[in-house]
Amino acid sequence: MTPVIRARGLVKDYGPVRALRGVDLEVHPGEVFGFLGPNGAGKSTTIRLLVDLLRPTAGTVEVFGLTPAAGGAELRMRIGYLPGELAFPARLDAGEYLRHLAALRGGRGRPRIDELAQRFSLDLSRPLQALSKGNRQKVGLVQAFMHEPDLLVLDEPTSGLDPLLQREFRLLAQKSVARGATLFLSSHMLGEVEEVAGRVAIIREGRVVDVDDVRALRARAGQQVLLRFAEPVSLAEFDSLPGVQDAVLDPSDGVSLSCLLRGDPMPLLLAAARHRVVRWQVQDRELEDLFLDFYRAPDRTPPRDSATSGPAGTETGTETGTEKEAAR
Ligand SMILES: Nc1ncnc2c1ncn2[C@@H]1O[C@H](COP(=O)(O)OP(=O)(O)OP(=O)(O)O)[C@@H](O)[C@H]1O
Repeated sequence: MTPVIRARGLVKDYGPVRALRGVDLEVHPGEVFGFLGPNGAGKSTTIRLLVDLLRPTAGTVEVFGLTPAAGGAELRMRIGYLPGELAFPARLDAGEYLRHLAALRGGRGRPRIDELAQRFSLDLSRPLQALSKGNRQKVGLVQAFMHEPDLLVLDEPTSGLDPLLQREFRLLAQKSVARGATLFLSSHMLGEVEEVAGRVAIIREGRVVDVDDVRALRARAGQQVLLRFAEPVSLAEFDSLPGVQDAVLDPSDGVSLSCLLRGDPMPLLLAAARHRVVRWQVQDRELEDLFLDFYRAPDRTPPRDSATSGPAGTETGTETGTEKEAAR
């Protein structure tokens, strides 16, 4: 099956600034694909290449098997695009603007404007220039979704939306997937993508450093373990165990050990069981922590198979559950 999005070795320079350094991506039909990275990582640049607002310096990008330049207006019609920075024309109100866009699309989407505006509590009679950030975002979302495109490319879609409207966005995203659409959404907030995405790519300094199932990523983020023993123990018993990282023994008492556990909990459990354990606290790390691992020290992040048994994209939820139970 032709991927909906395929990028190979995408490079983009803005003058002397190399924004993308060889981005590879493949997004399949019907996926909700999260594109995560910190500010300046290259998310918006990649997205603008997908929708033909920019052309690559090197490498290739295809959407529905066509380069965005070759796909032209017909391809653009199949895409709903929410830019990261919304620029609206002066002197129009929200309704006039959306109806104008619908007219440019041959009338497609016009019947859905009112329904979507209602969903997002958007007052269509308000002048665009007078809209708050959140209301501007609603206009951006309505224009992206209204013509029921096959692909939605959304740059930070929930930016500026309150939790209730974020929920509306997720429901709309789910509805779009149910009718067969593919979603590509960028974010610097992992929690936001985790709610809707199946697979996630992490981009850092212009390169995709990881692509994985969201749940597998969560498993790889690992768990923070806190142990308290009845009598002093030695750090050497724990700090080189498989799956154990960053082990620290509180020097003031010699009985409180904290560490990061990734993967099989048994070596740590067995080592701990040689002593009398009086406290055993395990906390799932958030995807944010994994993200920070990439951001701060990419070499420290373990390869996939040290924490999950399956290849990328396989279901690891059960395994994680087992890990948690064993750890408890
Ligand atoms: N028009 C431009 N001219 C020069 N440099 C640019 C331009 N647009 C982006 N850049 C640079 O390219 C790099 C990638 O920027 P990009 O906007 O794609 O990142 P991003 O991941 O979308 O970040 P953010 O979350 O802050 O929007 C950054 O170093 C940025 O400063």
